[in-house]
Amino acid sequence: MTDPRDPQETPPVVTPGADTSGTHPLLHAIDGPADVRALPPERLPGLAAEIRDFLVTQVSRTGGHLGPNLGVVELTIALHRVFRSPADRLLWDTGHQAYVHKMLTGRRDFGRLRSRGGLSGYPSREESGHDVIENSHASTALSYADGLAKAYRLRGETDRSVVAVVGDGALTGGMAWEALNNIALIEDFPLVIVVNDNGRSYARTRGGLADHLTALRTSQRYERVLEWGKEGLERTPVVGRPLYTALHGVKKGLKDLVAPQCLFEDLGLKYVGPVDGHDVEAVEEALRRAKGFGSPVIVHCITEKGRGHRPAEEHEADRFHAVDAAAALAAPRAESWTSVFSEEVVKVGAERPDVVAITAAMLRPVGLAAFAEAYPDRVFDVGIAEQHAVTSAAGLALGGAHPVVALYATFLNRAFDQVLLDVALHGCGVTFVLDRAGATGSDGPSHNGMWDLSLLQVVPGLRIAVPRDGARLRQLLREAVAVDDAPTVVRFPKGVVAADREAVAVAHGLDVLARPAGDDADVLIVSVGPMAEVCLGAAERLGRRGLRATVVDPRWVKPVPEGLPELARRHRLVVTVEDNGRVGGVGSAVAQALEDASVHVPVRQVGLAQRFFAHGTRGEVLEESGITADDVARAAQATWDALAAPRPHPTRHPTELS
Ligand SMILES: Cc1ncc(C[n+]2csc(CCOP(=O)(O)OP(=O)(O)O)c2C)c(N)n1
Ligand SMILES: CC(=O)[C@@H](O)[C@H](O)COP(=O)(O)O
Ligand SMILES: [Mg+2]
Repeated sequence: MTDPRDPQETPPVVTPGADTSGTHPLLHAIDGPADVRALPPERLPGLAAEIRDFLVTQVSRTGGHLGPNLGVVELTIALHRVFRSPADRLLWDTGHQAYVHKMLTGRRDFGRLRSRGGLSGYPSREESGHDVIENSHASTALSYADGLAKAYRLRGETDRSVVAVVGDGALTGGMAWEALNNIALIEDFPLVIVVNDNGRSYARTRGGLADHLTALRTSQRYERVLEWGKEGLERTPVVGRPLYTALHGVKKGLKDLVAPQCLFEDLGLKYVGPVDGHDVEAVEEALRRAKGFGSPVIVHCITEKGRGHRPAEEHEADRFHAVDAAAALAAPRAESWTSVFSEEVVKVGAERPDVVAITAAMLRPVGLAAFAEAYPDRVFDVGIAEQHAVTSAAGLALGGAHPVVALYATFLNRAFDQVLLDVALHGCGVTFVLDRAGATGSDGPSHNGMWDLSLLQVVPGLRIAVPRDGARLRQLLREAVAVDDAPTVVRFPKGVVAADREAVAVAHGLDVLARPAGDDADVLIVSVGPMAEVCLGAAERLGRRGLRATVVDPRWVKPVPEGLPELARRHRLVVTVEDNGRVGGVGSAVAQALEDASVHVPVRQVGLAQRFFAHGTRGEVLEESGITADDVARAAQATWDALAAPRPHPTRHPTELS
């Protein structure tokens, strides 16, 4: 991808969207950053108000990250007035707070936000040359910034800046500190790190760093002197006001006198702030000062998540971090996979005082809030620090506890080495509960939990359970926490939990969900977890075509149940169906298990195509990969027909050129 040098080379993709020019005239006059820079300062509060109104109206309808974006309205306006994107590169850590950036770079069509064909909920290079990072995993922006700065410096392009906006939550991720350690070595490149400090991830950000930021933000002595400065200077005729304005913009002069020593400066990084992140003039002043340094600098902006929308401001749990679409809110709240886990883990906690829980800054989203309420001393929120979470869990296990590490499946990716060599190598009894496993959809490619069933196949001793419904989730969670000499995994998808589906029999240790009449059968369908209904539908379709199909659910998919090869031996074709990438998933493991047992029955593996999926619904992503009853039946039939077709006897050796 060419790296744009001049805004004109990258004309903004203007997606006008619904015509709200009547209610948002200033916003509708913005087709790109040049228009933001052209606005007189006195119009900026009006623009900010229109942006907030637009956000609340649009995102309340579509769902999305309302709170984080309400918190960066003034900050984003100031960024686009001081820096010249895309020549200056603006990086958004995690990217969930980039809606305002999108609005100011010509994208106002939020009508289908996070839906197929609509705007992504994260930066997207396909949408705009103003966007860079598409990965929604936190704590990466500073490493990108380090690399971009080095590349531009090597090319002699030191007349451009790299700006990374990173939240206080993302700063609790280890990668951020690995990057800062390196950025501190850069001396001659304008790299501006904007710390968007709203004191929250979902809930309040925890840990020593969060406390340090709070100390910088709220040092009483600093604030008192500031007040004195403001009152005193405003009473001073002529010079008072301009002097206060200068001091107000970048409170550094006062801060140095009274605020605690700054951690960032100890690292060798310049520090500007703390700055009121909702005062465009103050932020602009701080950014211009930072840009002028020509070397790495931190601009510490104090913002408020959910700012300007009272329901969000008053929402103590997470300040409307992510809101559901209006339609979803209107629907009766059915039981979710997460709520089933939340209830059951509390019961387990009552029976097992050794069970503790770990979250990576997502206590409520992963369903641990009830456990925390019941057993406040047995829950650890480590911040957005999955690698630390996993190895800390190993320590807890070695210390006699049984940790339950609850994460979204996709976020376990970054802690693979810790699972392999800190947990499994030491035979630690740690249970990983992976929510949002499989296709999630609306959060785009980096949020699909489509890698765990492949990555974890290679971990010796680790066991994986995939429940098909709520009843099995309760059972399998208990079976998992009962294992104290190896890691266990229980994974389930996003959304409403599947209705309980009882087995009609048990054969060779596997739940039989359906079997043909009589003793003979043609196709064995191995259903992984919530694929049960898809597989039962496929079996029914095959039956109508004269193919007799058995549907089984192994419950535990790693190791492959010993009885499965024997069951396969009694069929002519095996079809595996999983909500995970096809490469190296359960299907591969089943094929290997049959080979190892010398059961030579062909295996057709159905799973998510091994690619990155654009945002859409979970159903759309599954359908794109043929994970529907019709498609599974069609795949089984095609393989069956191919197997039945006579192979023409080759008249010449196959390697002979035709
Ligand atoms: C590696 C990783 N873990 C967890 C998440 C889930 N997540 C998304 S945003 C968020 C909180 C981010 O807090 P912060 O960086 O302070 O940004 P804010 O929402 O406050 O603007 C979390 C935990 C993620 N995106 N990436
Ligand atoms: C940005 C991020 O990682 C989270 O906010 C995520 O978008 C939440 O996903 P759910 O809405 O599925 O809880
Ligand atoms: Mg935050």
